[in-house]
Amino acid sequence: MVLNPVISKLAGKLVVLASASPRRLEILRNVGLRFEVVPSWFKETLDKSLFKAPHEYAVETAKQKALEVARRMPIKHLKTPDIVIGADTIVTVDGMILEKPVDKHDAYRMLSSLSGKEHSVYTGVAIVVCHEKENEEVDYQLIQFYEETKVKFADLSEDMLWEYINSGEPMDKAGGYGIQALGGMLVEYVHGDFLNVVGFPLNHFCKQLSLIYNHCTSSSDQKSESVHLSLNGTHPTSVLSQPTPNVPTQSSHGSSSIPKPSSASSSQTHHTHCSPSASPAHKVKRKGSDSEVSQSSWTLVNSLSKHTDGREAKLRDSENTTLPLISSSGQLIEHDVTEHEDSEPRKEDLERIGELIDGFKASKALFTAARLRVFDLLHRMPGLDAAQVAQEVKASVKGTECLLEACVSLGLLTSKERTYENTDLATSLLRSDACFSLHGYIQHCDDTLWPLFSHLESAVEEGHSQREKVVSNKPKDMLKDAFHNSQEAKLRFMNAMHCVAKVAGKSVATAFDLSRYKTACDLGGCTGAMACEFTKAHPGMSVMVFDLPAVVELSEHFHPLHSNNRVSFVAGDFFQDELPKADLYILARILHDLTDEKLHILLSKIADVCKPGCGLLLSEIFLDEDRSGPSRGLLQALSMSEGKQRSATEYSVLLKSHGFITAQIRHTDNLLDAMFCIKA
Ligand SMILES: Cc1cn([C@@H]2O[C@H](COP(=O)(O)OP(=O)(O)OP(=O)(O)O)[C@@H](O)[C@H]2O)c(=O)[nH]c1=O
Repeated sequence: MVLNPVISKLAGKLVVLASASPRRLEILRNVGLRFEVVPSWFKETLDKSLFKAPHEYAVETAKQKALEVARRMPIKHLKTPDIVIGADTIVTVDGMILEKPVDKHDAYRMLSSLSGKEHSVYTGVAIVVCHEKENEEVDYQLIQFYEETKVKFADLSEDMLWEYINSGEPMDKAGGYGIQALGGMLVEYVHGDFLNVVGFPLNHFCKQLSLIYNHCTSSSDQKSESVHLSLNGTHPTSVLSQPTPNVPTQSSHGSSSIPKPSSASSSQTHHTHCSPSASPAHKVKRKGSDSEVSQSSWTLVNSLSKHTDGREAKLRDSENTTLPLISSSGQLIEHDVTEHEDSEPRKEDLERIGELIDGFKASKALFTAARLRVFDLLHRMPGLDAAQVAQEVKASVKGTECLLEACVSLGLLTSKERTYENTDLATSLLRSDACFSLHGYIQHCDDTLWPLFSHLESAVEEGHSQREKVVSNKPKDMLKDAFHNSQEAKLRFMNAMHCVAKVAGKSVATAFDLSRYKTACDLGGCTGAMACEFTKAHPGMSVMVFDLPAVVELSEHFHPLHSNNRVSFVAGDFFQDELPKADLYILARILHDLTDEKLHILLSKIADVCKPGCGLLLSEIFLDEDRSGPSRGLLQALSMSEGKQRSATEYSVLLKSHGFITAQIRHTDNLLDAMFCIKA
């Protein structure tokens, strides 16, 4: 890539954007960068008064966002990223820092303070470069910088202000405006990088990447500086877990290599060296991550780490002490990065493969114990031995004992003197009457998915699901499969959907501020469990569940579980019938089952009934942007009859073609992710 060779140098690396901002995602995606989105959980609550200048606050917040993800990924996602990018955008006017408004009145306060004035927009960016070493320690190199852009607003009348606020656009944007959309109409001039205002200073970012990956570029050209925060790894988390507002985030204002008359920028690099706070069960090593360039960069990082140990304390205490980051004369320390193809297998590789080979046995042991209601029994009568359990569940003593022992090894039961009890996990998720029971979903996996997966080889060869081999009739989709069978089968299928909605519902319902919406319609809302969570999370909201007549009829079986007078049911087919009027539409676990063609039919029907400002909340498993995970989503795709799993960006693009602009994306770490879009 001639335009920016450094982007292609990132190919094959696990690049992670630690941001839920759809704008950042789009800016980076548009230049061909391939990355995963893992939004940071860092709460933007640093004490602003501790910072000498506003941009220091933005840089520190960006740093904490990126570090939180860099630390979390090896533990929660079982993979260590190569690079994590964090960013934070703030608007400053009259000595105030404006972040995202909390409600309409806050948006009014912000926008009226910007009316007729020039203000600054700062985006702080942190790039955390991670290098996993043989001993599972990780070297962190931290590069942080910021960019300032000046923006002048026209005088805004009260009518303009309120019309803009009521469009919904200000709510998830720093300063309460989006220069890239309706907010552009409020702007008289922009001095500096436009994309910096939108949320990401692309040009400055590429320059910093060149510094990292083309280290032959003299550092003196870029006036980059480095500080070693910690090098010996004895107390790694204390270095990374605490915000460090007093660490200088800037030492040169306006780098000579980034000349911009009315914008300012600065950069700084930190190296940290630490081990993850918990050791992951296994790590997934990504192909192609040992490119020539990265090897030499890493050796350079290591050389700095090893040769500056003695200066650590001094550097941490002194605001002004700096080290040249990358010096072409830097002494390289060789380390062996060759793949040992023929050497003895590594312990963790054997463990990982063992887990995969045995995965089906573990699933079936869980399914069988759930089917025999072992978890219900041990909840009612804890401390039974194998013979007593066998008698209660009407099974052989020998078989029951094997099953109970297997469940102990899987962490589902505990055993003491050959008697058994549920673990907390079994009590909360596996009992059939638990509030967040997955029992119904487990039964569905055993009844429907297990047989489908036993035909996986033919499914892969033939390119379609083997549903017809599993069910006698030949229905078109899973819902209809269930409805061609007995009432009991229908209820079982609904129960499976009900379980997932109950477990994931709260995370989805609380993912976004939906306070402006009073009426919602949950399309394909099945038993109403998700709808119920929405009414609990949003006291002013009532939700209509729109589903097939047969579903609505049977949904009564579930009403006592969530009786709620703000949830109502409307029978209909969303492909055939008119959709109920609402100001928020919910699509949870619907779109992945649809082909692009059907998806467009449904989205255009929704778009037709939506007025500008109406919301659409989509909840699905979002694939990583490079489709490398999560396995939950990709394994599910193996048994899907139509439709496909998509990434958040793919959904965003599909929704945009129907006039829905993605406002926020949340990876919930529950069963379903969520995306909130607004009709333009
Ligand atoms: C001034 C301005 C800002 N923004 C958006 O404002 C959010 C700032 O908030 P943040 O805290 O930096 O990011 P976030 O959205 O909360 O995401 P995260 O990185 O996960 O914290 C970012 O989205 C930006 O695009 C625009 O889209 N257009 C504009 O003109």
